[in-house]
Amino acid sequence: MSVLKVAILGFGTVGEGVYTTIQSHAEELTAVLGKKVEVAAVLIKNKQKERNIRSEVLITSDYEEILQLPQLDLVVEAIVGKEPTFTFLQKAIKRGCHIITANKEMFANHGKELLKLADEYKVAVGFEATVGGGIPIIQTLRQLLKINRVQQVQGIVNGTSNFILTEMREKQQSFAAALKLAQENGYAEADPTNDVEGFDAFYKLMILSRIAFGEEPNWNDVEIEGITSITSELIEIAEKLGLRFKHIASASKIGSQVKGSVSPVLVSKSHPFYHVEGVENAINVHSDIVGRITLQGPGAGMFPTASAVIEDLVYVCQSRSSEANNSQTSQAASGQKKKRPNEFWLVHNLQKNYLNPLISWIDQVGEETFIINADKKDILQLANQNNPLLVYSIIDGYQSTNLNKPESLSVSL
Ligand SMILES: NC(=O)C1=CN([C@@H]2O[C@H](COP(=O)(O)OP(=O)(O)OC[C@H]3O[C@@H](n4cnc5c(N)ncnc54)[C@H](OP(=O)(O)O)[C@@H]3O)[C@@H](O)[C@H]2O)C=CC1
Ligand SMILES: N[C@@H](CC=O)C(=O)O
Repeated sequence: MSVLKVAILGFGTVGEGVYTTIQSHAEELTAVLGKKVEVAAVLIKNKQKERNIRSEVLITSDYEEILQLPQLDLVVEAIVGKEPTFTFLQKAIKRGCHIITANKEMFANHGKELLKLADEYKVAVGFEATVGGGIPIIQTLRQLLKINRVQQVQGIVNGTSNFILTEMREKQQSFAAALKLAQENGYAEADPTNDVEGFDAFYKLMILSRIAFGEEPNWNDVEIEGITSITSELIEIAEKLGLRFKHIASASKIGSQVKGSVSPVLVSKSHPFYHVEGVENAINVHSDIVGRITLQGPGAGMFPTASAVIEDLVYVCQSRSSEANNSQTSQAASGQKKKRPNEFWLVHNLQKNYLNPLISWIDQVGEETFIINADKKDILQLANQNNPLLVYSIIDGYQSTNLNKPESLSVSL
């Protein structure tokens, strides 16, 4: 029986999960592919660390040794950062290998170049694990997009942020304690800046946008905000109002343009993301024929991510390279530009006597914390004038009790 030889670059949470799953699901892989899948080599950085890897596998910190193996069919990349990973994968493609990556930062930055190069060398690229952990969102979008026109893709795509917000609310954990637990569980990156400052969600959004719309928003126009401004006090206020903070990345086709945003927002019980808790991710795709569909599942961690990589392994081996690499949609979405309705916002740190004819005051819900109704451009102006004002959109509307409407703010012009 022929053998598929695989190299795994990186042996941390994801790399080790992939290695273990190739052993534990060897029979299924052989049955589906008609060949045995064998890990030929593992690339690591620190040669001193103990690893649970079979003796016949080459373990090296020198990538050139892997490229010189007599047979190498597929390279799985599970390292952090744009380089040397991009260079490693270019070399793998030039060697004639299919590639699979879990590295969203690298893929958001260099995916286009890798896909082009892979087409040239007639090999396939798998990147299911770059977005949504174990959720098969990339394959679903590819399936969906043969005829449907996508209008919006919106999701909780950073497992660490959702985990931290849940721990802070449910267990009254501090931000720092919740983050530490996310790291111990293998959800957060070793340097968690990208997770908690919104950049990880941004990279994932750019990858999704390219598949959903065939293009990305202008990177510089996307507002990126993480969860570091959200205090236990704000979480408690929101909870009393029946609202929850969720960190949401969103891309929409408006007219001929794709717009994106990454920020914490508030959702009520009726919103599909309200009950998405812990490390779970959820992605909502709105398209013209099917309407709204939501996919939900574990968004980070060893085996959910390994699952995405293993499914990719089968996909890249079974598909022709041009098919696997087609990340553009068949259609450009044609969404008409709609007038954005007034939105509700929770604002914190606002002085009581602030009056503005474009803003309607709805409720006072805490000290210097108010619910207001305004258009986004006006609230952004307000945010600029009132540093360090914290502003969170309540994305599915707000039912006012009006019990706490402050007298001094009751002017609604
Ligand atoms: N953790 C998760 O849940 C998910 C992670 N991802 C992405 O997958 C990738 C891997 O993440 P994760 O496994 O968590 O990361 P880890 O930090 O757990 O592991 C990183 C691995 O890469 C190795 N490494 C780092 N630099 C180099 C280098 N220059 N040459 C060779 N090896 C190197 C490290 O080696 P050593 O062991 O010697 O230190 C380590 O084995 C990242 O891009 C991440 O964003 C995607 C989806 C989910
Ligand atoms: N650090 C990431 C891991 C998966 O992509 C996250 O928390 O979502």
